[in-house]
Amino acid sequence: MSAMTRRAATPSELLSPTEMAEADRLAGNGPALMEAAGAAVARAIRSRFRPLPVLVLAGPGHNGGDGYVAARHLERAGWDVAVAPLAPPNGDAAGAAAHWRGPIRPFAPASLARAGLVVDAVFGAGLSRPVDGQVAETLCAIRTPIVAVDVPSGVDGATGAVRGLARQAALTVTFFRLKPGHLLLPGRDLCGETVLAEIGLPEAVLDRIGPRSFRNGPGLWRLPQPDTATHKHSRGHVTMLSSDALSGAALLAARGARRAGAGLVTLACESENAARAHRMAEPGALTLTGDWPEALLEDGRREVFCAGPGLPPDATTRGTVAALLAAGKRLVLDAGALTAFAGHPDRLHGAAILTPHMAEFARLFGEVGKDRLEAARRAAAQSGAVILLKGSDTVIAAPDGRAAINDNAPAWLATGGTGDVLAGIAAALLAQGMPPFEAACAAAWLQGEAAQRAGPGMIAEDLPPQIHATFLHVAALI
Ligand SMILES: NC(=O)C1=CN([C@@H]2O[C@H](COP(=O)(O)OP(=O)(O)OC[C@H]3O[C@@H](n4cnc5c(N)ncnc54)[C@H](O)[C@@H]3O)[C@@H](O)[C@H]2O)[C@@H](O)CC1
Ligand SMILES: Nc1ncnc2c1ncn2[C@@H]1O[C@H](COP(=O)(O)OP(=O)(O)O)[C@@H](O)[C@H]1O
Ligand SMILES: [K+]
Repeated sequence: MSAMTRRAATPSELLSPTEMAEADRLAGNGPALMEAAGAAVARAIRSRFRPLPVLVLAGPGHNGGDGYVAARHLERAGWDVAVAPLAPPNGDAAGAAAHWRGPIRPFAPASLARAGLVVDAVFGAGLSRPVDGQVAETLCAIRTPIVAVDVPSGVDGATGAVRGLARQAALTVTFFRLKPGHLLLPGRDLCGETVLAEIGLPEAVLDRIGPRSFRNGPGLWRLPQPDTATHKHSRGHVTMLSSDALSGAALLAARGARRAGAGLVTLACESENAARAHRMAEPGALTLTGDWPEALLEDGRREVFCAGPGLPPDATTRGTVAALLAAGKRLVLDAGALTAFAGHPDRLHGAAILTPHMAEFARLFGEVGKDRLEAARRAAAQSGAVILLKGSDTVIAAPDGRAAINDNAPAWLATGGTGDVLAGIAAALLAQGMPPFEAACAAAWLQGEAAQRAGPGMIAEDLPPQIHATFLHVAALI
């Protein structure tokens, strides 16, 4: 786990490369920021590596400038350092380069021969086209650990996508605020350990920039707090639609909802047999059978519905969801309830939260493509619902343009049924009064945290029993 994932206090705003350049411009003291950035890189290296021959690969922009400063600080500490410039430095980088009096080597694979560590200060936020030619050839030839300045060269800071080529870093040192590309894949993996360094950039620039992207975590939302006046009805009632064919999915979602604090959870079943099975498996949940759609629509106390886990993507599901939407119910839609509307996300207007995985997203909105953040934002604007695009780097986007990236989900969450539990958690938080964006963000974070607690080899059933411990953990963090 990286240093940044352990630090709950990491600021949650994310800045795109363009916003970061704006922050730099607003701060207006480029050389001082570059000095602080380069010094932070050298400090991070010295605290993790014993002295080694270092080659700094320096690009022509500010990223390269940070590299020259880091080289000077390492050399002053007695390290054996050389710089390989790709091209003459421009802007503030020229000043930083002028202070470098140590060895200069050609920017070529041959210069790597003596190095025990490479500092990749070629391109950062200014990456403007795919990495190729001499840069690609030289990066490919590196056989030592790599420390990346800002991002590994070739990683797009806005999307985490690789443009041309990027090498795996052991350590990435970035400044002021993380960028989306530090959390989105494959960027997050390629960064290795990520250190966020303070460089004296005033926080006040954020008021001017108004960031709309965030790293998901307890600082972004507040969980509902029951108090002495609380009773089970006031804690929210979630109704979970269940199908006979795949009734386990609804049961998992119901368990997630109950553990996430819903006062009442009803499983609306197709048959009395399924209802009986549900009652055996989950004695604390209510069940309902028979002509349930009409009964549910008329019951004003049932505000929040979760539909999709285990439902077939057919006309019946389509009709039920449409009726619930027309009745003004607040809906969390997943799985079959999404696929039932393939190609018609406009018909889901009025839903609160949609929780598609990549394939479900593609059926509704078209392929996700390389920019998950932008794709989720576009889908939210198009459907009017909060989109929770699932994956190792789950993105949650609201129709108003806010978006959060979740990075606490361990890979062992990739097992059948965990998404059903997630939908149930989101519905429970919605039923307890959290707004849809906050409910979706909190659900994704709680699910990741619960999975970490459950550990490798967990199955979906193991998640709900961990949720109460995650609630306690959140309380301790804020
Ligand atoms: N607040 C900030 O924004 C700060 C930024 N700093 C550094 O400034 C960097 C951004 O600096 P710049 O905007 O100068 O951008 P970069 O230094 O990342 O790159 C820009 C230069 O690289 C060239 N280039 C981009 N992609 C290329 C490619 N594929 N092949 C060949 N040439 C390519 C461009 O033509 C330009 O000359 C950050 O990554 C960070 O390291 C620090 O100095 C401290 C403060
Ligand atoms: N590699 C991964 N790392 C972390 N989390 C993952 C990974 N793959 C999937 N997940 C998470 O696991 C859950 C799977 O949900 P989903 O695809 O809907 O499956 P199901 O329908 O079986 O519940 C989602 O919350 C998703 O974000
Ligand atoms: K870099």
